[in-house]
Amino acid sequence: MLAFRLGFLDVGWLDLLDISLVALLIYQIYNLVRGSVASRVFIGYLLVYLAYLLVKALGLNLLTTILEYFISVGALALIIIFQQEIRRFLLLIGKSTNVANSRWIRRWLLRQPGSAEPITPLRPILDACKTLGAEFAGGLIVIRKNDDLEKFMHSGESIDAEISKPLLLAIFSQYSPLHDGAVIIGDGRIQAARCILPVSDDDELPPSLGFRHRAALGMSDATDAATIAVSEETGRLSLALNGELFTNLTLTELEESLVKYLQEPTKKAIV
Ligand SMILES: Nc1ncnc2c1ncn2[C@@H]1O[C@H](COP(=O)(O)OP(=O)(O)OP(=O)(O)O)[C@@H](O)[C@H]1O
Repeated sequence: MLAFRLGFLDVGWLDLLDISLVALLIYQIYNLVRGSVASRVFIGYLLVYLAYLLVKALGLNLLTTILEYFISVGALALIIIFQQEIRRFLLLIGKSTNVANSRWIRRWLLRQPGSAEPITPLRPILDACKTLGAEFAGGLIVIRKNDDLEKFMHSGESIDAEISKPLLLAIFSQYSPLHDGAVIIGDGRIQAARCILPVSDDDELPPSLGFRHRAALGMSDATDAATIAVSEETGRLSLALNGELFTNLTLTELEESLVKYLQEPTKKAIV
């Protein structure tokens, strides 16, 4: 079915749908790689592909063949370069279709009738962050939302303790053997400490933010958990959610963002 004619080109409704879907796909891929080194590779590859289409349309056969080879080898190279982004893309699809992540379905399937999912108390966490910031002690706290954090918990020491301010302060005390790495909190308990989180390679992060903040951002790229970073250098509070790092927050802002984020249903990761 013809939608309109563009010079000698007949554009049908299906072509319009096709073009819109490709544009959406390219936009989503760009969103996934935005800010990382891979985004430059992606733009470079896209430009080479456009050049290929152009030389092909102009009938420059030798150049077309060379670019064809380049693109087919490049596709393989892209899979290697974009490993992390492809993983994120698949996670994103998994997240938006994962019925097991639905809070009420999980409760319905996994829990005994009548038993409610434990709510994570935020007050002791916020109080601990306030003290860690004031004392320039530094801290990294992951609060689970829906995604399974088992893999990250295994990188550290399993704890399973009630959430309390003194315990969090003890963990992050410089004399504690558990102070390095992140604490993971889930299902209303401190579940693990000294955990290693994935580090973000976002090259738009200010150089003043080091690996603690990169780890918070990396964790929010990989999962839907909320991660608080308390800077040892400045005492400032930051929060990473859905691939975004909010820095220099007041305690009230931190609390409001956490409450809002943990209560709202998981949406598509904005990366
Ligand atoms: N991948 C990681 N996973 C878990 N914890 C990490 C990771 N990377 C760094 N950390 C923690 O962050 C601490 C500080 O790292 P770094 O000084 O590079 O961070 P920063 O962002 O500059 O934070 P600060 O402002 O506190 O110095 C490390 O000692 C370690 O405990």
